[in-house]
Amino acid sequence: MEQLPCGRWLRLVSSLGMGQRAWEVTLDGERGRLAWSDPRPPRRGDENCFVPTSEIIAVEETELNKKQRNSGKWQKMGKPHAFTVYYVKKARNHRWRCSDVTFWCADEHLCNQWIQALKELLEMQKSRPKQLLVYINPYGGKRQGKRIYEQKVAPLFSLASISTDVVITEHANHAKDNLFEVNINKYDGVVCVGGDGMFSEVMHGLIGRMQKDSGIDQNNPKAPLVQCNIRIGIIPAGSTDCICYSTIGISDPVTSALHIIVGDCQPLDVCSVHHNNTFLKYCVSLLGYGFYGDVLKDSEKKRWMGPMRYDYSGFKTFLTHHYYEGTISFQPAKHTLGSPRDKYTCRTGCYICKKSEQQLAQQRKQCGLKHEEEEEWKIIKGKFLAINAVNMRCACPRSPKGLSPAAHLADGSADLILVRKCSRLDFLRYLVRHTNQDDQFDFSFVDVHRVKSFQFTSKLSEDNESNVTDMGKKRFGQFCRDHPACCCNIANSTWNCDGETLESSAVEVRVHCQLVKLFARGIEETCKDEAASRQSSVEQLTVDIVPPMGRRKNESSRNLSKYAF
Ligand SMILES: CCCCCCCCCCCCC/C=C/[C@@H](O)[C@H](CO)NC(=O)CCCCCCCCCCCCCCC
Ligand SMILES: Nc1ncnc2c1ncn2[C@@H]1O[C@H](COP(=O)(O)OP(=O)(O)OP(=O)(O)O)[C@@H](O)[C@H]1O
Ligand SMILES: [Ca+2]
Repeated sequence: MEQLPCGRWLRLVSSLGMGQRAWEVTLDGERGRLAWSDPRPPRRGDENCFVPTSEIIAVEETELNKKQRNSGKWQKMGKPHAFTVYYVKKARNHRWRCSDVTFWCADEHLCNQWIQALKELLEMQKSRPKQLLVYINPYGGKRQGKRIYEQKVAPLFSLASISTDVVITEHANHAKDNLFEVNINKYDGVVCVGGDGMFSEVMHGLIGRMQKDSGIDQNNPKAPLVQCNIRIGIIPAGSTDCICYSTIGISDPVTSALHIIVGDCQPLDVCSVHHNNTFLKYCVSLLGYGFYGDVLKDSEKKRWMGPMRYDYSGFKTFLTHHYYEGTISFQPAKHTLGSPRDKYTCRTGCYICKKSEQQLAQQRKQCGLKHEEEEEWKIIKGKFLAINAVNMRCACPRSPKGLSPAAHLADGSADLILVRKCSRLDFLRYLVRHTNQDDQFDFSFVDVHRVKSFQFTSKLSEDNESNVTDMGKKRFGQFCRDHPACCCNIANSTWNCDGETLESSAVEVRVHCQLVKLFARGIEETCKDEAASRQSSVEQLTVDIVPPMGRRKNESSRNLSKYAF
């Protein structure tokens, strides 16, 4: 056993029992891992297991159960001393589970030494939260938020010694308003149990509070906003859960809880949306006009249907096939290395996000925000079925690769997708590509641009502004009377902003690089499903050498566990 001058354990190696066998167990502080292996000469198929200390959830002294105590081995040995290590086990499709392993030994002092060393290592993980503020929306998604939290999440938080203050919301904006009042410095993070709308509420509360405390006027679209350093955790219990799915890779409450416990941190870009120098909303996933705005508006009347409301309203909106005329002007995101048609996608520790952050900081230091205003604006006029600005890929179980598969979580840009007027059949082909592997931008009627800011004005508001006295226009019905079948819509659509509707159709949007932080790590690279199923956090390293004499060739390590030592 070795100890660093600071008192940190560098390496602890012992022979400990697990089940009915002795294992060589190593706690390697330097490499940051706990490993256990069979000390006998290795044979084909033998397994060495390890878990990174950053993915250990807790360690506890354990009483061996009656069955274990009564087995022949224990009786000879007197009272064994045991401890259990709880750790993250990675399963298929980015799913995480809490697994455990129990080690025992006859020496009480040795057992305590192990518990103490592991606890010290856990204490050293400074990014882990100790105190969380939790908001539960009991009405999100299938109305399971409270049950999900109590049954799946709270026991894990308590295992990891995380204290919580839990607020069950009583009305919309409860969490947001509450965040302006609480002593926020008391907490290491805020957790929302619900869907994208609930996340949006918490994010608005935190960003708003931060700007208020720093004297920043949110109504000024050009104000440089102050970053929020308090992380947000999302326990998915909503209808789409796109933000959770796009930042973790799955909507699964246990996986999310484990990312919170290990103290992951993923910065996230946020769009600010203004109209006439008035702040409207922030947005992190989809800001959509036309199709997705209309789906949302219709679905709000059908909340009682739960998550199914989106399929119902989606089908209905698809049939109406309305398009909208307007002008988009945007500033291309020149600072970023990526492009929306890249094959490379944003992953844990993404190089492009890191580079973009540095580039933006450098540019701002050199030229300030004024320079950004003078940068080139591109203008596109047209008739659009959908205008979608996405800050992240916007993946969800309905669309696993998302609306823009190569969008980045934290590169200071958004992908602006313009779907021009086309036939119903073409639009259906476009929608279907959200659900399969084909390229949804490979259509003549779809354009995609990576932008750092954009503005939109509908033709209707332009006409009204330029000729407000033209009362003739106001007498016009909602849809074009002369051409009932043409699907042109002289009414405005509404913006779908992270699942909330916006009042104004004319908007001014700016991307704020890495304005908030989540308890997440982006999508991990392990992705081939078959490979992922074989790999777990406790990695199984197969030792591939010729078996020693006297051992059966096909003897697996699992069979060996039957052997007493
Ligand atoms: C033929 C199948 C085509 C399926 C196409 C599926 C595309 C799904 C794309 C989902 C994109 C989600 C973006 C995230 C937005 C969130 O910030 C927001 C708040 O949670 N959710 C929604 O607005 C909720 C938006 C939900 C939209 C669902 C749209 C469903 C369209 C169905 C069209 C059916 C046409 C069938 C014709 C025979
Ligand atoms: N107690 C409450 N009663 C009514 N509404 C609430 C309450 N608490 C929160 N809300 C509001 O409910 C809205 C929707 O909630 P949430 O996002 O959790 O579920 P969802 O809309 O089903 O899921 P998704 O946003 O993923 O589609 C949020 O915008 C939030 O402001
Ligand atoms: Ca982005």
